[in-house]
Amino acid sequence: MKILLAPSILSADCSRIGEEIKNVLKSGGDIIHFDVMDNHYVPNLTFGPMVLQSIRNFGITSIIDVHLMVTPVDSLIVQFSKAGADFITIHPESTNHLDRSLELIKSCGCKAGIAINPATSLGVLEYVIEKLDIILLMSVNPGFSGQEFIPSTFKKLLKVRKLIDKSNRKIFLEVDGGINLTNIQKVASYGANILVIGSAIFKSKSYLKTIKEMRDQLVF
Ligand SMILES: O=C(CO)[C@H](O)[C@H](O)COP(=O)(O)O
Repeated sequence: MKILLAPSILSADCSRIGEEIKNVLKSGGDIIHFDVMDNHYVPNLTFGPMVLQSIRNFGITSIIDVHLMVTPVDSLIVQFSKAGADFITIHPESTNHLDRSLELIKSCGCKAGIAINPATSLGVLEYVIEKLDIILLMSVNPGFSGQEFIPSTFKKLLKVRKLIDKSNRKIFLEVDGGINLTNIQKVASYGANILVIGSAIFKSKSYLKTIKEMRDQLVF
């Protein structure tokens, strides 16, 4: 599976979000990571479905990977799928009925993912892995860009890679938070195949140069 770079627009200049997305895709980003925060499940507030719809109307056709950090989550699954999401990932703590919420994502025609926080056990995967298209490992506590990568993620990453391989299913293994030029190679070598990157791209002088330097490190 090709390793996909997923620039997170949480770190972009929101006053010109459409242009930022066009630039980062032109510079080599593969898919767009769209962080939805509600100031309830996480202590920050970001984008709603209207913003996603505007991005689609602006002509962005790439995969949009929506990461819902909200509770309750079900009504927003429906709204974001209608607004143009391709992937929808939810946190197990954000729903009373995880299996039902995953089914809802699929019934909306989107790929379904679970996000695992740094202190969340992997046990939650056992009974739903058959329904998953994406497992997102949070390598920071969700809520903000620009945080340090939490090293215990590596141990978890190896465990999830094994679970996925054993399942014999095509499941993306996504890592989100604190990825930069100094650790990207290690994260990928531990089995991740979607790398979410916010500040290391959007705060750099040249998206093109940064993404190329990142991609050069992903040749195994
Ligand atoms: O979901 C997130 C935080 O909850 C962000 O996507 C993530 O932190 C990316 O930003 P950075 O690469 O700057 O850490």
